[in-house]
Amino acid sequence: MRAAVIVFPGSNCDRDMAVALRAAGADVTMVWHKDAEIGNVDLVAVPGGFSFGDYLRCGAIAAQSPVCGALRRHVDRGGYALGVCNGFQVLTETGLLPGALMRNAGLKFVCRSVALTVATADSAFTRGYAAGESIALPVAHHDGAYTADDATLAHLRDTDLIAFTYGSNFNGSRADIAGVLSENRRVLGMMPHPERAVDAATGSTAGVALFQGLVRQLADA
Ligand SMILES: NC(=O)CC[C@H](N)C(=O)O
Repeated sequence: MRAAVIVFPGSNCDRDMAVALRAAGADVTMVWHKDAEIGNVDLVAVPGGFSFGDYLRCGAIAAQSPVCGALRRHVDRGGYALGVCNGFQVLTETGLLPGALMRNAGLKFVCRSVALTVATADSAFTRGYAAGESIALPVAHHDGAYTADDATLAHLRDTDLIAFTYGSNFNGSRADIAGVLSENRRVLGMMPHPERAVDAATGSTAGVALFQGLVRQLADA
């Protein structure tokens, strides 16, 4: 399975993402934001961090990068994409996922492990978990309050596109949403960091099932 990890000025989880994907068996290349082509890969990962210093709105400047044109073509062709934290913000800013990430309720940067529920196991990203399973993953963000209008929320619920919800809603996300899937279920955006939970030495292995499930499904495809 071939994966590309996009690197923006201010990305700080790009190498963690590459390590997590490689540990699961993926062949990973790094792609700079100025590159207009990503190449022939199965998955594009958009990592966490503070792209362009979070100026304007988190992810808004990154979404205008040349590489995001290539990301859009990849998704339009049916390719898979995973956006974590700032990557989720980039995916909403590019319109590849619905909704937006707003400033946390409480206006504080929150950096800790949080409880999540796997809301659906029906995706390449979540097939390694059981639907309804509780897991804990780290979060580290100040703009993680997921918001969407009522019609969008109803559609996400009705079509099983909510991937993860928070056990305790610490950031003000509507419907406790921590991650959502695209219509074709091949794009996932999530605020918690599975790539920071792939090694017991750094506290948790709860993210391993996401990367292993993904690599297994794409290797079979
Ligand atoms: N860890 C991250 O990706 C941070 C995301 C974003 N810059 C925020 O703080 O909301």
